[in-house]
Amino acid sequence: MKKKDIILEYKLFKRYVQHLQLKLLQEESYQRKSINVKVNRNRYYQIDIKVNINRDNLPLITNHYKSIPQNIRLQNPIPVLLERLTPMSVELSQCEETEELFRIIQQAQQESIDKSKQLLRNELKIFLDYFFEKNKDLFRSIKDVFKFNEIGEAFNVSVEQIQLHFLSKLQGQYCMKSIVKYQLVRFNRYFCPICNLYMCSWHYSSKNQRVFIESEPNEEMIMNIQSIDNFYETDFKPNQMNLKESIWRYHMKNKQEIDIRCTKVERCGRFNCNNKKRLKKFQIKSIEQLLEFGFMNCCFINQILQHPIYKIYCNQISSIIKNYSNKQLNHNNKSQQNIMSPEISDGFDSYSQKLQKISNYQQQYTPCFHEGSCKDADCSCVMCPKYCCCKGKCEKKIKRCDCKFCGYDEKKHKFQCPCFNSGFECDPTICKCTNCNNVNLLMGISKQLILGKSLICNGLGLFAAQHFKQYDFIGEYRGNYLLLDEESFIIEQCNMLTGKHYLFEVDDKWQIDGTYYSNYLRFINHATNQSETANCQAIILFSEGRWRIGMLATKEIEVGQELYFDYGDKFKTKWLQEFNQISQRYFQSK
Ligand SMILES: C[S@@+](CC[C@H](N)C(=O)[O-])C[C@H]1O[C@@H](n2cnc3c(N)ncnc32)[C@H](O)[C@@H]1O
Repeated sequence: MKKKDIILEYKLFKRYVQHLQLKLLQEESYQRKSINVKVNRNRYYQIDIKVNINRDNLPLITNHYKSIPQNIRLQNPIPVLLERLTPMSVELSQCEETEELFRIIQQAQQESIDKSKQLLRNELKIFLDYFFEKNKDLFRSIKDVFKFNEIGEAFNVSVEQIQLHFLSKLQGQYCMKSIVKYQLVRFNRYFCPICNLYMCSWHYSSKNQRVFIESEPNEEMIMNIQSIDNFYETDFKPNQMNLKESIWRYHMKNKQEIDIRCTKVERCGRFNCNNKKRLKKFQIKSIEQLLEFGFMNCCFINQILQHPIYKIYCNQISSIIKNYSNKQLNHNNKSQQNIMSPEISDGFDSYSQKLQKISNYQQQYTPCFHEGSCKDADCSCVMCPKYCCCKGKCEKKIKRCDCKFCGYDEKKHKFQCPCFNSGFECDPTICKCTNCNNVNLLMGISKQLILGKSLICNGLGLFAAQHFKQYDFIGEYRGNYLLLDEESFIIEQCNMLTGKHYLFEVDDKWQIDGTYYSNYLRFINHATNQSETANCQAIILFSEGRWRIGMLATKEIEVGQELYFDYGDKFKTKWLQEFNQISQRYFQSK
C-alpha cells in the first residue's frame, strides 16, 4: 500500500472520529460516555472515544488510540489536546519520502489546522487549558499572562475573554497576586488605605465615603486588574486602636442593615445560595483575616471578597464563621460588646456626634479614589503618593529615587536625593536607594536633647546633649493636626494666657499644635536667621500619608548649646510683640 493512501485513509478515519465526537457532544447528557470505534479497511484502526467533564464542567473528549497505524505516529506525547489543535499532524517514518507526499501531508496538515481553529473557537476553554498548562512556567508575572493578543487574533476571540479565562486558571502566586490586588481594591472601598479605619473621614472626605461604600464592583474592575499597579498594599491588619474603632464604627453604621440582612450568619437575604462548593485556601484565609478584624457579618465579608470568577456565598462564609475557634469568637464577642455599647462602657459620644466631630477634621492630604485615570477625572492631587488609588498609569504618581546615598552631600554642598528635594521622605517600600538618610521621620530618629532654662527668654529652652553635625536631623516636631479654624483660635486664646505658643503652621490651612500632645522639640525658642543665633531649621516633609515637621541642624552644634530656629515673620510681629504684651498685662493684673 502506498503512503499516500495510508494518509488519505487516516484522514477519512479522522473525519469519522470527529463526526462521532460531535455526535457525542450534541447528545444532551454526554456525561462520561465512551464509544469504541473499530475500522477495518485496508488497515485496522481502533480508538476509544471518551467524554469526560473537565474542571469547568465542559465536555472534554479523549481519544485513546489502541491501534495507531504502524508508519504514522502522533507528533506529541499529549495526543488529546494536540489532536484538537492539529488532528492531522502526522509524521512519516519508515517510508520513502517523495515531494508529492510532502505536499499532500502539508496540505492535509493545513486543512486540519484550519478545521481545528474553527473547532477551537467553540472550544476555546479547552485550548486555553492546554496552552496554559504547557506554558505556565513562562508566566513569570501576571502581566505576561495578559499578553495574548496573538491568541485573540488567531482564534478570533476577544482578549478579554482570554484574560477572564486565564484569571480563572491561574495557579499559585499569579493567581494570588491578582486576587489579592482585586481584594485590595474592594478592601480600600471600605477601609482607609492610610490608617485602615472603617469609614475613615480623617483621610477620606465623607463625600468619597458615600460614593465608594455604595457602589458595587463591576466586571470592568476585574479587567483593570493589571493596570492597578500602584495602590497601597496592606496585609489587611490595622493597629489595635484602629481595629476597635473600625469594629465599633462598622457596627454602628450597619446596625440596621445587619438586622435586616443577616440576623443569623447562616441566613442571608441577599446572597441566599446553597452552594456546596468548597472554597479555595486563599478565600478561607481571607475570610479568617476579616474575622480577626471582628467583622462577623457574612454579607460584609462577602462584599469584600466578591470576585466574578472565584464566587463566594454567604452560606460558605457562615460555615467558616461557625468553625472559627470558640476561643477566638469569645474574644471577639467580648471586644464587640464593649464597642457595641459605648453608652454603657464610658462617656463616649453618640455615633452621630462622633461622626460629626470626625467630619470636622480633614487630613491635609486625601488619597484620590475616583473613577477613571487622574487625567480624565480632573484629580485635585498635586502629586499622587502611594496611598492614592489611581487607576492606570498616573502621570502624577510620585517617582521614587534610586540614589546611592540620600542625604547632604558635603562635597557638592547640597541634598542630592530627588525625594527630599521635592519635599518627600523616602519610602522604603518603593524607593530603591541603598544608603538612605531620608527616612528620619519614619524611623522616629531623635538626637539626645536636654530641657533647661532658656538663655534667651524667661521660659524653658532646649539644649544639645550631644554634638550635632551640620544638616543632622534632630527630631520631629510633634503635635495635633489642626485646621486653621475655630479650634486653633481657641488654643491661641489659651496660649495667650501664658504667652507661650506652640502652634506651628504647616501651610495656610494647617497647623501642628504642640500644646497638649508633643515632645521636647516644642521647647525650641526663636531666633532670627539674620542674627546668626539660629542654629536649626524646620523642614516640612511628606511621610506616611501626612506632612510632618522635622528639625535640621543648620550649623555644627556643641554639647550644651541652646537650639534656636526662626519662627518666621508672623511670630516676630504678631506673636512676640502683640501677644506677649497681652500676656504680660494678664500676669500683671493677677
Ligand atoms: C514653642 S514655645 C518655646 C518654649 C517656651 N520658651 C517654653 O518655656 O515653653 C514658644 C514661646 O516661647 C517664647 N519665646 C520663644 N522664643 C522667644 C524669644 N526669642 N524671645 C522671647 N520669648 C520667646 C514665646 O513666649 C513663645 O510663645
